[in-house]
Amino acid sequence: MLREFSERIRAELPPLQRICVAGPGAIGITLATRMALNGLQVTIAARGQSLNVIQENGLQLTDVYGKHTVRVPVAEGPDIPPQDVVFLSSKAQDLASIASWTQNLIGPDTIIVPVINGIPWWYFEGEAGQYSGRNVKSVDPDGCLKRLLPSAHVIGCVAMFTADRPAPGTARSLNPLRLIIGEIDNEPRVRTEALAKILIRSGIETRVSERVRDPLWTKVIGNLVFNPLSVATGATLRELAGDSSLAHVSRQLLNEALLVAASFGARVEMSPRQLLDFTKSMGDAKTSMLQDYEMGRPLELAAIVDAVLEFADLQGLPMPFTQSVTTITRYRSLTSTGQRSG
Ligand SMILES: NC(=O)C1=CN([C@@H]2O[C@H](COP(=O)(O)OP(=O)(O)OC[C@H]3O[C@@H](n4cnc5c(N)ncnc54)[C@H](OP(=O)(O)O)[C@@H]3O)[C@@H](O)[C@H]2O)C=CC1
Ligand SMILES: CC(C)(CO)C(=O)C(=O)O
Repeated sequence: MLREFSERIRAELPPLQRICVAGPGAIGITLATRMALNGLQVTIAARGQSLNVIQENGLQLTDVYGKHTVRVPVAEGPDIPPQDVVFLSSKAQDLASIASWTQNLIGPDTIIVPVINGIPWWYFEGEAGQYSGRNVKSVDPDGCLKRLLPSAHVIGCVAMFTADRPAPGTARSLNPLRLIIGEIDNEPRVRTEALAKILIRSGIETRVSERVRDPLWTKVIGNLVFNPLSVATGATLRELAGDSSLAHVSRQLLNEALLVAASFGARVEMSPRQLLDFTKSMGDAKTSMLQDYEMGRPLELAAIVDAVLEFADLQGLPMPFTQSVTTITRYRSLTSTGQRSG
């Protein structure tokens, strides 16, 4: 099925002009604003207050290039017609509710790009091996994401920058904007190059990976090591990788995660030293999980940690440090949101 789709795409590559960004949070606003500034027809799929604010004031972004305001159409997801590209930029745990209204947006050639941290629902799609076609139970327990977001349309994506959303419709992103994209069956396709081109022209450094699961594991490992620990400690990225006592804990988590990634054949693209240095270089930014914690929102633990624990279990690998830090993190989150008394 993937091959047929690829051949059709090669024969008649549609210009990637109509872009929908579903979920105008920190990452969604950043990408949408950059693409709108590049003259693409960007439509935002939003809800509630975000929808009203964006309708009224447009999108506001402060990034490495300066301050920008753009006016873009915004609507509730089900009211938006089919698109060439749909970026999904919610938290992993909200993806099922977004996917439930994406059917109108997806035409025969639509590209779906999840810009979402963690192990994705499509991980075992388009890959041979003993787990081929398996559901990732922690993120897609009933297979509904696989049904609603067909893998032939999906391009894998890894976001290598930070952003926050101080108010609805407004984002700040002060590191260089970097994305890595790649076909989930590792087959080169023209559509991926076309997507990279529009992103690069929009000021987003984009690399096409021939093995997108490699950078994906690199990012998942970074998130697994630093995000829960940031909630447990309140520390920034610089502190998590730079403070010697926290860096010691980070290393234990890193060693556990590296073994699991290796057992799935991943070539992690940074050494432990490079990962710690890269994280330190992001400065006093808060992880997205710490931002969620401080705002009393649910944490993205299922995709970032539970899925890796699920994978570790498949290979019989223990992850005791990861389990302990996650237990503390989950406890803090549940007590702070009143779901468990302290
Ligand atoms: N922020 C960061 O620095 C980084 C984040 N990431 C990852 O990128 C992804 C997005 O993160 P981020 O932008 O920070 O997330 P945010 O929480 O800032 O934004 C999530 C967006 O999804 C929207 N949303 C959620 N559920 C629905 C729904 N049912 N219908 C419509 N919209 C919905 C939210 O709506 P509403 O506007 O109503 O809140 C919000 O606009 C996450 O996986 C994150 O881990 C990756 C790299 C860095
Ligand atoms: C900033 C970074 C890279 C930290 O792990 C991230 O992805 C996040 O905050 O979710």
